[in-house]
Amino acid sequence: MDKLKVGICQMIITTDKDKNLEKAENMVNKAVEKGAKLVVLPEIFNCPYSNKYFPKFAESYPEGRTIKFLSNLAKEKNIYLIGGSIPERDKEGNIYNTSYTFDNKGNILGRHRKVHLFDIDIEGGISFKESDTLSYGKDITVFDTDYGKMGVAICYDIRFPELIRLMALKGARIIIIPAAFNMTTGPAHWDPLFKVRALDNQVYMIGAAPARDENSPYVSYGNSIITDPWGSIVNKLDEKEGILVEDLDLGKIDKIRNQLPLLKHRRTDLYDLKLI
Ligand SMILES: O=C(O)CCC(=O)C(=O)O
Repeated sequence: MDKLKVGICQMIITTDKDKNLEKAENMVNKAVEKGAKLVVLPEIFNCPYSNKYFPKFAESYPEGRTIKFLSNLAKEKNIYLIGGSIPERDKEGNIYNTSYTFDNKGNILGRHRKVHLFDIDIEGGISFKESDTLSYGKDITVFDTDYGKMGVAICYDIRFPELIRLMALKGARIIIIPAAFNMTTGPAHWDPLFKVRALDNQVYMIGAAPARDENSPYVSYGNSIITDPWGSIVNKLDEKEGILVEDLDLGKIDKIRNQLPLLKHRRTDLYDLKLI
């Protein structure tokens, strides 16, 4: 299948889980009405992005309410659903920033626990320390779909070229990043990161962000985006709530890889990248 219509739901996130799930459902429905076959929600879409809320909102697999909600929605709408991410608690009580992906029967295809935690302190700008409440994921997430292999990483993960390259080497042709950049790093780094990761791995990159809410403790940059294997922006949103639906031309991946064989030209006799 050479074409895939994808939908990104850039939603406002509140302190009310019911409202967040209702909003996600409405926006997924609208994306599906526009023909989307794969729909993506933002990072931490059921909970405010704050260490104060992660433990309160955390859910466990398989009984977690949001996890069941996402599975049912994927099945009912007959879509691939990348469920943004949610605070997830394991049996030992550790909490992760986790993205669940479902196929069109509601089965789990992938579970990505954010690998790189966002612990930063920028003078005059943003400070955040996810590791105050969250634990580190340990896996690279790539899975099969009817449209070829895809991978999921979360927000700060995009800054680590080795991770995204390993996903591409594992065969991912579309890499989906539920994310919530902020007003310090978003204007400076968001577009260039999506462009360069797409062009150096010759993949489609999809970034799904929350809409901007100036009253939130963490103000999201928004600007959900799709970049193509040439490194061009296919389309993007502004900061407001909205849905982006676009056709991906999957034939473009091999076309560009054949004309400009970057992955083949790697000098693995000189250097190599391996999964530990
Ligand atoms: O890398 C950035 O600038 C933003 C990352 C972030 O907000 C996150 O990982 O949640």
